[in-house]
Order: sequence, then structure tokens, then C-alpha cells
Amino acid sequence: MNAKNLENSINAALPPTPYYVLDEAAIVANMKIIARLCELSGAKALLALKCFATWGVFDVMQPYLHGTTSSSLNEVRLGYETFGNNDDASSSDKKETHAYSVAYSADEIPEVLNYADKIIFNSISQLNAFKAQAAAQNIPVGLRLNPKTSNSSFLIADPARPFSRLGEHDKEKIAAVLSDITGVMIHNNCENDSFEAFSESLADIESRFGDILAQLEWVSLGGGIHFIAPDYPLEKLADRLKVFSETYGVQVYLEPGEASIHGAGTLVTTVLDTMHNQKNLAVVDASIEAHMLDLLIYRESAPIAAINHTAADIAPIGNPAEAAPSKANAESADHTIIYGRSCLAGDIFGEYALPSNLQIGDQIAFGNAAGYTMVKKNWFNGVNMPAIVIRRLDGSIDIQREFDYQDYKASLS
Ligand SMILES: Cc1ncc(COP(=O)(O)O)c(C=O)c1O
Ligand SMILES: NCCCCNCC[C@H](N)C(=O)O
Repeated sequence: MNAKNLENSINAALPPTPYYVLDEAAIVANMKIIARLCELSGAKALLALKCFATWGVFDVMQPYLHGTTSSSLNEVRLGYETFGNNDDASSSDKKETHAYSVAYSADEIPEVLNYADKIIFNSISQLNAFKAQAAAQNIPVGLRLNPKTSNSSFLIADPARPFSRLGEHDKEKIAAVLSDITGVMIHNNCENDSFEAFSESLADIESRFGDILAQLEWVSLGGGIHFIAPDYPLEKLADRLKVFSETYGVQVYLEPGEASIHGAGTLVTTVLDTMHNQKNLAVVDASIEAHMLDLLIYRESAPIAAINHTAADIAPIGNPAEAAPSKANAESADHTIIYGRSCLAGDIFGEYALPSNLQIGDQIAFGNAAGYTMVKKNWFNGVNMPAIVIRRLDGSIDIQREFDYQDYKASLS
């Protein structure tokens, strides 16, 4: 949300803070990049619901994507019900619904197969346990491969980490089950913005598994490729994917999560209190642990998209995609630490060099609040759950969903 939009939001009928704002125009801008990549490469793109599943904006995403992929029974059902793969969709519009889980329980399989167009098993033992049921319903089956190399700067998000459970790596064992599968999924990138690194890693996969790939119909290369960065060589990526697809005679799938919604969401909060303890401190009416948990897990700060000093002017900090917390000088007293209101001592949105001091009542919009945030929100401390506000393509504002005490209570018993 830029400063002007924040001002407009304040003038519109909006719920009390905290609330997430999703900007459909920003989502569509990402969608157009994905669609271009698909058009140039022949790849198909599936939204990774684990990253973003706020289905109130799926109408604007559907025209550009080929479907969804999932990590659980609930996600595959959501994809089926909300993303154009249901009995109402005409066959030309019908989207694909891919099912994957690190481990399915036996009782989930029949329902998963009701929704799935393809089911991808994480291990050979899961494949052996459930392949007959998939075959009985003519659902194509895939297996996740682990190439044992990756592009991830975070160990916690590294699928090729030592002793990883994510996929099979032993070529002989994989070759032995080839007649049971028509495709594979390989996800080994995380926020990788280097085409060269991606390409080298794909070359490594080819050298390890090339003869296996040549016997398949489809290969999903997962998510984690940051091809929406303004300087990313999209054409080179498209060309690389096209050649890969032609070399092995496979349909390539991509599973963009973060790339689909990067820069499209903000979390709008209000300053409830200010204090001073060697540095300026502010406490907002949201919580990093409850409302932007991914940042806490990855030890990152929330970018500030805009600040509204209540009575005075709107102070833009930058746009959500670019705004970053200051690389704060630990000694600097004029930097402000923005805290969440939960009891966690380290409930910190970030430390920032701000144009002016924060006051009680100021509104702060944190950027990049769509991916891995809304799907992880929780009721820690009973902190108010942010409402979900959508800025539609025509500029109108919908308050899509508000949460109250009954939702909190119902989530616990
Ligand atoms: C199998 C798989 N596909 C796709 C994704 C989406 O990744 P990203 O949101 O980084 O694009 C993930 C992330 O966990 C994943 O594990
Ligand atoms: N901004 C910090 C990194 C966030 C990574 N989140 C995505 C996880 C990823 N898709 C994975 O686990 O593979």
C-alpha cells in the first residue's frame, strides 16, 4: 500500500486496525509476469496454496494460472473448490488441482483423490501404499525427488538439508518404481533470484536424473524462483525451461507461491503506546508472532510501506516491494523499534530510522504481508485477528472478512 492508497483507505469505511489489505492490481501485475513466462516457455503455473490461500482474490488470479498445488487434504480441497476445478467449470476453463503432502494418512487418500488431478507422493513407501487407489481412479501419480542440492539461504527452508525427508534421492530405487509414476516434482529453490544459480542447479538435476526424466510425461520444478524481480532475465528462464521441456519431452510445471503475491499485501496497524528505553519504542495493535510469523521464523524485519501520522501528513517510506527496515546502528537513539502487543519479549516488527517520531494513534502499514503471513496467522495472546480488506481492480474497497471473540473462542474448543 503506498501513502496515497493508505490515505484513501483511511477515508473509506474501513474496519478498526489491525487489518490486512490485499491489492488486486499488484497481484495481477505479478500474474502477468507469470503468464508471460508460461507463454514463452510452455510451462504451466500452479499457485502454491501453502504460501497464499486467501481465496477472496482468486477470481483475479485464475485467468493467468493453470491451477493450484497443495500440501494437505484441506489445501487440495480448497484449491478444488475455489480455483475453477469443479463441476461448474467448463472444460476449457478447468484448472488443475495437484495434491502433494509430506505424508498422507491412509484415511485421507479417498477424499484427496476426489479433488486431485494429479497426486504426488513424497516417498516410495507412500507411493507403494496408495498408488493402487490412485490408479483405480485414473489419477496420474508423481513422486517427489530430492536432488540433494538446492538454492536456499535458509537451512530451515532447505529441502536438501542434511537428512532431509523431502523426496527420494536414490536413483536405483526411483528407477525401480518408474512404471508407477508419470511425473516428478522437484522443489529445491527458496527466494532464488539468480537465473544462473537456477540454471546450474537444473543442469545438476539433469546430470543426475536425465534418463529418468526422459521416461516421464511431466516434471514440476516447484516454487522459490524469484522471477518477478524487475531485473530478472525472464526470457532466459523461459528459454531454459522450454529447452528442458523439449529435451525430455515433458510438460513443465512451476509452483509459484511468493512470486504470485509478492508486494501485494500490507498489514495496517495503529500505534497504541510509545516508550523510551535508550531507543524510541512503539507498540502497535498487532503482533509479529501472530500476524507475520514467517518474519519471526526467518529473523527478518517487516518493511514499512507507509506511515500515517494521525493528524498531520502521510509520510511515505517507499513502496512495499522496496521499503526495507533500516540497517539500524545499534547505538543510534533516534531509531525506533516497533513492537507487537503480544507478551513475547522479542515480538518485534523491526527497527527503523523514521522521518519523525511515532505518536499514539499513528497508523503503520507493513509491506509484504501476503505470502506466508495470512496462512500462518494465529490467535496467540488472544490478540485481535486482523480483518481482511481487498482493494479491487476498480479501486473499490471490500471488507472481506472480520473476526471477533467468537472466532477466537471457537478456535480453541
Ligand atoms: C513443493 C513446494 N512447491 C512450491 C512452494 C512455493 O515456494 P515459493 O513460495 O517460495 O514460491 C513450496 C514452498 O514451500 C514448496 O515446498
Ligand atoms: N523471507 C524469508 C524466507 C521465506 C521462505 N518461505 C518459503 C518457504 C519455502 N517455500 C520452502 O520451505 O521451500
